[in-house]
Amino acid sequence: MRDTAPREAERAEAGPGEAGRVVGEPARPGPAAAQVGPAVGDGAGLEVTSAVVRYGGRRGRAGTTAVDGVSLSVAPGEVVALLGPSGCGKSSLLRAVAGLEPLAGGRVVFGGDDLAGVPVHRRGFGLMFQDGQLFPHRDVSRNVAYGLEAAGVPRAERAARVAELLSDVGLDGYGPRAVATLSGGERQRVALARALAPRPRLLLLDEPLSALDRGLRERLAAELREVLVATRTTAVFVTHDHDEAFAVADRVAVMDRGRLLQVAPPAELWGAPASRRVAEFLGYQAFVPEGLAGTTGRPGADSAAADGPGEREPGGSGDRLVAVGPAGLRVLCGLDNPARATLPGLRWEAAVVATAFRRGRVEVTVDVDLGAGTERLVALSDVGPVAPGALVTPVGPRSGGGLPVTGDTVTVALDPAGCATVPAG
Ligand SMILES: Nc1ncnc2c1ncn2[C@@H]1O[C@H](COP(=O)(O)OP(=O)(O)OP(=O)(O)O)[C@@H](O)[C@H]1O
Repeated sequence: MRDTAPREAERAEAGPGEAGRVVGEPARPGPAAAQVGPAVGDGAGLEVTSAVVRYGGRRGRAGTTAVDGVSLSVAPGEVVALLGPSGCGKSSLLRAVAGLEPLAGGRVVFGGDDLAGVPVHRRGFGLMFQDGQLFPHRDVSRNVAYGLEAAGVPRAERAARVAELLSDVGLDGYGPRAVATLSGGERQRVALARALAPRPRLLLLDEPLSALDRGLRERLAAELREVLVATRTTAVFVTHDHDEAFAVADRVAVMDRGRLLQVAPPAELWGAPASRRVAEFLGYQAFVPEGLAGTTGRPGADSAAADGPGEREPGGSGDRLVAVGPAGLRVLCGLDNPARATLPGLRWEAAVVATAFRRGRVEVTVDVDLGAGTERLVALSDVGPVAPGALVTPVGPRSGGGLPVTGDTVTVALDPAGCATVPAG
């Protein structure tokens, strides 16, 4: 996708004018925040039905089915993230919606119109890519104005719209700057302003932030959402980063191997992943049979660690798993630790591999067998608040409390607040 993107972006952005839409027409009604659910069947927004995208497969070769029967609705003003591991078909689906890839099956409908046979530049969609794809010979203003020029918008109106967009993306006064003088984040903001300028009826974003460093990505993700909501833009956003998907989207569509596994608002997806695969992809780090985890009763019961390995009581349904999130495993240090009394369920003995102070909390990497063999997991330490200097001379629990150190054996327990349950299998 990236190799051909400049040409594709140009074609797509030239589109709105050719499609006959008047730049400067009023924004579509309805705030994004109020339109979380899909408007299925009412003819508005985007409707993808049973989409199939295939590559190759000529001369007796099987080829690749990149998108395998995906159905997805995006309501007007809604932002949907396509989230999934590399190669799961996110870009292929986006390209099919844009018209850059032919469908081998299914339909793409926008505003009630089937887009079969409608070329990229007549769909009225905007595209934005990973590396911005700015025109190097144009300054910032003329980059943003590109689609407006192509649509024949008068100069004064163009200038007003460009100024408005630069302000929207936090680049007031950047108009005369040469693009070569911009930072990576500034380039992406210009690319966003350019994509939004013709008021596309749908904005398609393919990993727009992934070329940026982590801190900048987090900031720009929040800003991107603000701009999309403020401009009431309907958007589909491709990413492999769940934090980014959660920060930007009203709903997140999780893809794997060409199929859609789950579509839900971020909090719902995080709280109730539909399957182990979805949970794994969201960052849940381990899975324990619900009966074995015992998190549903016996608060404060010190069983496994006290009784030793192999004494756990399997039981309960066995058909659901407790998915242990990044904050779902806790180290219990010190007898006066309040978590010891309040966390329900079993305790396990764990060998400390490393301790790190990260984002204001202590993360302890441990080797532990929660029932599926020894796994290397991250547990949060209850010791705190910790002054950064305390890490210089950490004190292990064997010497009477404090931070665990490499080689310690510690007790860990599940924190239900950081866990979810998923169907087994
Ligand atoms: N032009 C192509 N020709 C042949 N196979 C392709 C082509 N484009 C993509 N594929 C294959 O289709 C599958 C899906 O690719 P796609 O780029 O849609 O995935 P993705 O989820 O966007 O991945 P990434 O996050 O790495 O960009 C992959 O197996 C990929 O190798």
